[in-house]
Amino acid sequence: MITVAEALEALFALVKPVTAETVPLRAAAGRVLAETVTAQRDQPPFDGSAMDGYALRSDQAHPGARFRVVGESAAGHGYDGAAGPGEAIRIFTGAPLPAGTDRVVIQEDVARQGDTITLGDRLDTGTNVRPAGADFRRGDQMLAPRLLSPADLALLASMNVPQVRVGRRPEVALIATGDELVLPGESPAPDQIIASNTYALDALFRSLGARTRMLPIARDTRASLRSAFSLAQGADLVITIGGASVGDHDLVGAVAEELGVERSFYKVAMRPGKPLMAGRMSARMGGAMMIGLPGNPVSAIVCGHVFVAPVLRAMQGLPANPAPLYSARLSEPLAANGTREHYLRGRVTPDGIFAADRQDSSLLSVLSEANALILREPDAPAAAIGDIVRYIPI
Ligand SMILES: Nc1nc2c(c(=O)[nH]1)N[C@H]1C(S)=C(S)[C@@H](COP(=O)(O)OP(=O)(O)OC[C@H]3O[C@@H](n4cnc5c(N)ncnc54)[C@H](O)[C@@H]3O)O[C@H]1N2
Ligand code: MOO
Repeated sequence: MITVAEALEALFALVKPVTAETVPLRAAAGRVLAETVTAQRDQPPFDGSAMDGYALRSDQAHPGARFRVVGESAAGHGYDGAAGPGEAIRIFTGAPLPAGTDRVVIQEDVARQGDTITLGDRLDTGTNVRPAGADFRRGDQMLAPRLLSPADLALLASMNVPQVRVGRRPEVALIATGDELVLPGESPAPDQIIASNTYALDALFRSLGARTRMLPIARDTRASLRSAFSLAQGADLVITIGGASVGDHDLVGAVAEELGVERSFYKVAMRPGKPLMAGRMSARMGGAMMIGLPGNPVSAIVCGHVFVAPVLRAMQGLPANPAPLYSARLSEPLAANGTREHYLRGRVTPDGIFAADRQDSSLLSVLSEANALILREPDAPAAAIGDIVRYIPI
């Protein structure tokens, strides 16, 4: 069995980055910037006021000083003239600072009578001026690749960039396998259960920028699996769920091989998720990358976070990195780990992190309560309250 790190390296070696496409800014949220963007302007484009008040010369701004108000500068309506000695300009937040002024005294610190203002006794010390280019300057860059956050979209808009080049959404085909499975809403026979894993994986992959295709459930026959694989044609990534282990009805590996999947690895030293497999489909079958996830719901979903999420990021052009790890202090002790890397379902709270009591890989109710996968290295010794552990937020 290979380690999780080795499996990730092998997966990254199978990744073919998607091509780029141009999309309007609103469609770029959560996508990966494919081409560096250069600002064509300064922001703000002028020295501007940060407050509502009066613009004047700072060397004249003494407590009790008087000024004549000779004009107004509002956002979108600057003052064309210049302020002379003893003159002030009424100004509002976001308005350009008029020539001849370098400070804004807020209106709370001013008494006004007609066109005359008198500064108060206790003036604030700042200029209340936002210098031109304080946010960004013409020529500043947003570097690709970059996962575009909501704030990034505002920054790009502010740069006057209406559309960007981003990685195409990877197309992911999801194939649930098993004679025991029916879809939610159907009437299961006494020996059947509801196919659930695909719903978590579908949501997870779409949240990572993918487009998903949920294919009909494949039955535990070679013919049914073959037909499912053929429906997956055109996808960038084919994900099977279940049928990956060693039982007589676990046919995914055999059928994949028959269809020309070149296997990269099978089985990873981790818990849950051991019977993971990966490879690439033959050119005849579309050449997609294939990942076979174990059927146990928690195993499939954990592998989605640990393996498929980094793969989808890399496909879209981000660096090939494992899922980011965070640290927290244990609020409950942990037993020593076995020989496989363990991803314990747990909860991180303001008081620390703890693992759920029950860790069987079939328990979706436990996973649903979890917000973290606590990472335990192979053979990690028991850990006490207060020890720091690493986790993947989920
Ligand atoms: N003799 C051995 N038996 C098993 C081993 C082993 O090493 N030796 N490994 C165990 C581990 S670990 C796992 S994980 C499972 C994985 O097996 P498969 O990938 O073949 O999965 P299935 O047998 O098809 O299903 C396992 C379990 O999950 C349920 N399932 C499957 N698909 C779905 C779905 N889409 N939604 C909800 N539930 C699903 C299925 O009904 C089974 O209960 O093998 C162990 N066995
Ligand atoms: O390791 Mo299997 O993947 O649940 O329990």
